Amino acid sequence: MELTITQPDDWHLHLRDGELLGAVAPHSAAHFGRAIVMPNLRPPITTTAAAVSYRESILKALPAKCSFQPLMTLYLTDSMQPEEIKLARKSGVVFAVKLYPAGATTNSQDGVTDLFGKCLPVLEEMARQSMPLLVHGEVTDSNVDVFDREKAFIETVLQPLVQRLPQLKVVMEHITTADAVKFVESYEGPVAATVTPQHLLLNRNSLFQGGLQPHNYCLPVLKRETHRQAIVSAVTSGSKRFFLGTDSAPHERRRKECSCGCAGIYSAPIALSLYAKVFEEAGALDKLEAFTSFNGPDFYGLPRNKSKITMRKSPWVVPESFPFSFGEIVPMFAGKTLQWQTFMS
Ligand SMILES: NC(=O)N[C@@H](CC(=O)O)C(=O)O
Ligand SMILES: [Zn+2]
Ligand SMILES: [Zn+2]
Repeated sequence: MELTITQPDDWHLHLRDGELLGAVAPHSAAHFGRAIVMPNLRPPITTTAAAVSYRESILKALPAKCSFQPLMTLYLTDSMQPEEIKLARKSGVVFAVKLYPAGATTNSQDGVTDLFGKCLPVLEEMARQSMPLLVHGEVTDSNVDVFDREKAFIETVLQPLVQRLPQLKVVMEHITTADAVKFVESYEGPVAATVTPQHLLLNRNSLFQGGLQPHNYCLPVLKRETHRQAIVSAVTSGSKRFFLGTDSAPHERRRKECSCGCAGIYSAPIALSLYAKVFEEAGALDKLEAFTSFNGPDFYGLPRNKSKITMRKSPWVVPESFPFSFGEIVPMFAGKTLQWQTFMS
């Protein structure tokens, strides 16, 4: 079986920096035309100037003659000024601003502590400039059960936010619950969501199957099966509000397999194969291309890619790990056999 589709983009990607950047960037560039690059480095990318220089490092890490385009983002902080949004828009290289509630996930310690108290002028400027706000949608209150944090975020932050700024474009990143699906589907304003391969294919049992599975640990954490099914139904329904965002988040093996392992799943090299599997199993391969290649650029107001890729059913084994100079990265589904392969046309 073979499928030719418009080249996909990845609307949520972690490329890291230094050696790790060199190890992972070619994997994304091999399949995707563009990617929204997350700004949660240490230190985080909080200014347009930093985004411009990070973009240069990414371009240097790509193979020769590669047309992959990194679309940069800024990391929202309590102290960001509306002026920065104007600079970002003018630069032509920054395409969104990312909200990490302080303490919610990897490298979020410099994130926002009080969105409505500190960030309204910036958010208003973003609405004016049509600059999307991307959200890691979880509350950080330790009294809220970790499996309920996305739902609580929708109720306490997202709903009030979209009511206050109905013009603001908002992308709920890496959605994990039926509650998020319902919020995105039912709200009439410019709200969309990215969906990862792990939240389409795995439920929370995968964290504990045969012992603790650190390579299935990411944030927001995997949820129960009913939530997974709701997300599969949403993306395979053909709704334009859901699009591909791998959240591919590499950490070197030693930082995953230890007493306090990092959150993040490395999926870039296998993501397209996994999305194809999900759509095939749902009998919805005809809806795959809109999810991978149309809905994202349409929401961001960018042109769709012109080039095509071909996906073919031909079994292959996911590598056990990807070595680099000072470590190795274990991908999602390491050592497993997958059916779909991607070829550039
Ligand atoms: N998803 C994750 O579990 N981790 C991401 C951060 C994020 O996207 O929340 C990372 O940067 O490692
Ligand atoms: Zn996140
Ligand atoms: Zn992420």
